[in-house]
Amino acid sequence: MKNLLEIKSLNTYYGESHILRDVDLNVQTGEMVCLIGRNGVGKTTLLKSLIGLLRQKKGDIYLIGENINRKAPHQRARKGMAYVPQGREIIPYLSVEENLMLGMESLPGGLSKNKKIDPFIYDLFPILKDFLQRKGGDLSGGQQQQLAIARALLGKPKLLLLDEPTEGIQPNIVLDIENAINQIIKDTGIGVLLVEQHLHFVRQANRYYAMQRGGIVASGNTSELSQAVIDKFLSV
Ligand SMILES: Nc1ncnc2c1ncn2[C@@H]1O[C@H](COP(=O)(O)OP(=O)(O)OP(=O)(O)O)[C@@H](O)[C@H]1O
Repeated sequence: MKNLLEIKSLNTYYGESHILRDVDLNVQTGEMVCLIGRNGVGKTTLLKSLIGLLRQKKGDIYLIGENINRKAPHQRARKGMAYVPQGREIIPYLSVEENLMLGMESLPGGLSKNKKIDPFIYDLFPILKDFLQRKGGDLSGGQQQQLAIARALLGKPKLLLLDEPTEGIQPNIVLDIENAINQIIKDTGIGVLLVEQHLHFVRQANRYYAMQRGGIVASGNTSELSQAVIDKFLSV
């Protein structure tokens, strides 16, 4: 069976700074995989390399068996990769509805062929339906995160990349977000690669990879996540 995502020996630099070092990682269909590690180790750099905002110097990225090293971000999005960045990047002066529409750009035919928002996102995040006409910038941090995830899901991705979706968010919304991610995996069988510090959410994942100084230094099933690994790699 093909891996949904396969990363082989990935090396990424910022100028002269060598950030990612020989990263190997894979994600299967229907699986939630969590990337853990302290601040500044390179987790965001990995997600940006995957979506194509940064170019690796060495190594390979495969999406459903196809090498996507040379694909631009919009091409990776069309092939089924969606990225929810840290800080969410909601467009504050657009309405919730308009922000959601942007997610449909990566569907076949883009926005010109896709004008109707698929209501499944309101089952996942009911608040969005009530707030459709509000400005994105008027939502709370947690609501903006829900909007950002919903926007990504409207592109019908096969692989969802999430960068610290619960950072700075109140606990009840953290649970809503966890439940929604679990639900979407159950309903659609997509794969999720999650960067997360919140232990409760990390435990929802099937497997973890731990990063230190840009390299993967431990990995395994989250059911076997030891206190030593938690103490070492999560800043809780
Ligand atoms: N635009 C940039 N130019 C140069 N160096 C950068 C840039 N962005 C990040 N770095 C450096 O790359 C390293 C990895 O950063 P990265 O943001 O990937 O870490 P992270 O694990 O995601 O941390 P955090 O949890 O704080 O987001 C850090 O040492 C950081 O200082």
